[in-house]
Amino acid sequence: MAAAAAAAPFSLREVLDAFRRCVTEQREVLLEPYLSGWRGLIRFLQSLGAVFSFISKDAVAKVALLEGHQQQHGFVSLQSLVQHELAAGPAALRARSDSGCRTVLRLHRALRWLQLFLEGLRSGEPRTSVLCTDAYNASLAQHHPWVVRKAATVAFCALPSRDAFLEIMNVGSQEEAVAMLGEAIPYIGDVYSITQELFTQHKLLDLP
Ligand SMILES: CCCCCCCCCCCCC/C=C/[C@@H](O)[C@H](COP(=O)(O)O)NC(=O)CCCCCCCCCCCCCCC
Repeated sequence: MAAAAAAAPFSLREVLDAFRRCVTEQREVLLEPYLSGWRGLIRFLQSLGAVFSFISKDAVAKVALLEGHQQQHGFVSLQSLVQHELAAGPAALRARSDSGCRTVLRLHRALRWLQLFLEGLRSGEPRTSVLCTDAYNASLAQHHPWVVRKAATVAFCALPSRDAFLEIMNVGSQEEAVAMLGEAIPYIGDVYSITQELFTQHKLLDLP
């Protein structure tokens, strides 16, 4: 029985559900479900094939760095991580290449990509590569050098079609998958806007 449970097929529902569990009543973003959501997204990305491994490798490294910080300092929320790192002073924070803040910022920008991409999938546009490129250009692309933008755009051409995509999400019928997206997107948007506000408030949106 345990083996059957362990082999339960991967569903994107639980992954996106993690982002719902992130936001507390005090509008804090909890790190544990945040990182758990990212781990699930990375697994999904890895299942799409080796063309995307340069992207998943970067995401894996960033999640691992944040897990390390979380374990070392016992941070519960994004807010406590930011407070802790800011205490050393803004200049010290900017000088670090391994800070939690600059790493969260990268994932935060990628979360905007995810929000836009999922909205596109939900809208019914069949060409996922177009959806993905549009979402990317409106979010992450402006922070990436030419060579990364080029590699990303080439990889997007290998994306499965919308129908196949909705299927591998493993949420049920197409209608169920679209309904699930409709439920999940606002939670992702919530995590995004709280983080955006936090980083704006502390002038961290351009951390190198
Ligand atoms: C479904 C297709 C997935 C396409 C993913 C779209 C995002 C494209 C990102 C391209 C990043 C290329 C890799 C390199 C990144 C870094 O240079 C760059 C800067 O980092 P640095 O300042 O430390 O140097 N890193 C980043 O901007 C962080 C990128 C993190 C990308 C995570 C993407 C996870 C995607 C999860 C897909 C799940 C799809 C589910 C949809 C139903």
